[in-house]
Amino acid sequence: MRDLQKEIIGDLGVKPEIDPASEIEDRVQFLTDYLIKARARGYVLGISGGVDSTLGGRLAQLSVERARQQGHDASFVAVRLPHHVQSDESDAQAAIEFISPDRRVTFNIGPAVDAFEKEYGLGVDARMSDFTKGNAKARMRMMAQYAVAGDTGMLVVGTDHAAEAVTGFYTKYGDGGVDIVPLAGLDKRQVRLLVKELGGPEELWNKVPTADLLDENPGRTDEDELGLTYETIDDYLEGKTVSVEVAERIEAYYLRSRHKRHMPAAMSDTWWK
Ligand SMILES: Nc1ncnc2c1ncn2[C@@H]1O[C@H](COP(=O)(O)OP(=O)(O)OC[C@H]2O[C@@H]([n+]3cccc(C(=O)O)c3)[C@H](O)[C@@H]2O)[C@@H](O)[C@H]1O
Ligand SMILES: Nc1ncnc2c1ncn2[C@@H]1O[C@H](COP(=O)(O)OP(=O)(O)OP(=O)(O)O)[C@@H](O)[C@H]1O
Ligand SMILES: [Mg+2]
Repeated sequence: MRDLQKEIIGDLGVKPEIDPASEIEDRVQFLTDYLIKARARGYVLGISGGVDSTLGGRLAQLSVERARQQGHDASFVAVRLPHHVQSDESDAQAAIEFISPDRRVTFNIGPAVDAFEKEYGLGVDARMSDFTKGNAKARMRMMAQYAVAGDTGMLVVGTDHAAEAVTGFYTKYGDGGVDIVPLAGLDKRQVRLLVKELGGPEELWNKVPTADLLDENPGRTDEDELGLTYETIDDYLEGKTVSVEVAERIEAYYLRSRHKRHMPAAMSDTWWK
């Protein structure tokens, strides 16, 4: 195995093989323990219709049910956060159906993002790029989730996992701005496996991943943007041999995105050198 591959696997805590049932149990217990220790009233998570939030949402719901059994006042809020109308709304509804959240709310981020884009145009005297607007959508979703969490004494769940962490494929302080990451250490096929084990519908655990942040290229697949397949990212993370070209591409993403996996750089830090 390549030296950096070994370092990355250790850093992100990926296991080459998992037992889905015990992974689910450990992650639900982690969410329950953390909630009780933090004296929080529950969890909040945006549900997109993708496989990551389907898993994060179901684990969070199971954890608050467990906390309630132990006498704690806890609940889970599933938040729909469409940018106006979402083309795969039916998948989002299927995910919510499967998760069976205590409470569901919808916050259309479209008007807020549009107003933000307009003020940017006036104040900065330039057109905001579609890419930057996409990151603004992710940050608006973060704001919406923190507003719900702040008013209810809850914590915001994140869906970051190893196959996203390794490439830094998330928006800093957008979907990366969260309180707890129960999917950490899983690669993408392991995420799918856990949703399948939990009894989720195949159309969700088998769904093609998309950040779906662009107006000009709706539903663009992650794999198209990354220039890598999750199969190869997962193989790399499980310590398997991938082509040198693929390994170098993954490692370049990893090194470039180090700033996303640390607190903001201070003079005493050395990780960036
Ligand atoms: N060396 C460094 N040290 C400290 N900070 C550094 C830095 N380099 C950039 N930065 C900062 O980071 C910013 C760039 O990071 P960021 O704003 O995140 O933007 P960036 O990484 O350029 O874009 C986010 C990527 O994540 C993808 N994404 C986003 C959201 C969800 C999903 C999904 O899978 O659903 C995917 C999205 O498609 C895009 O490819 C720069 O503007 C700069 O402020
Ligand atoms: N339209 C949306 N509605 C609600 N939440 C969203 C929406 N889009 C993104 N999110 C939130 O941002 C997170 C990051 O998006 P990401 O695309 O990585 O995950 P996903 O959609 O759940 O799964 P996949 O990566 O397979 O598409 C989601 O898990 C979800 O919490
Ligand atoms: Mg998605």
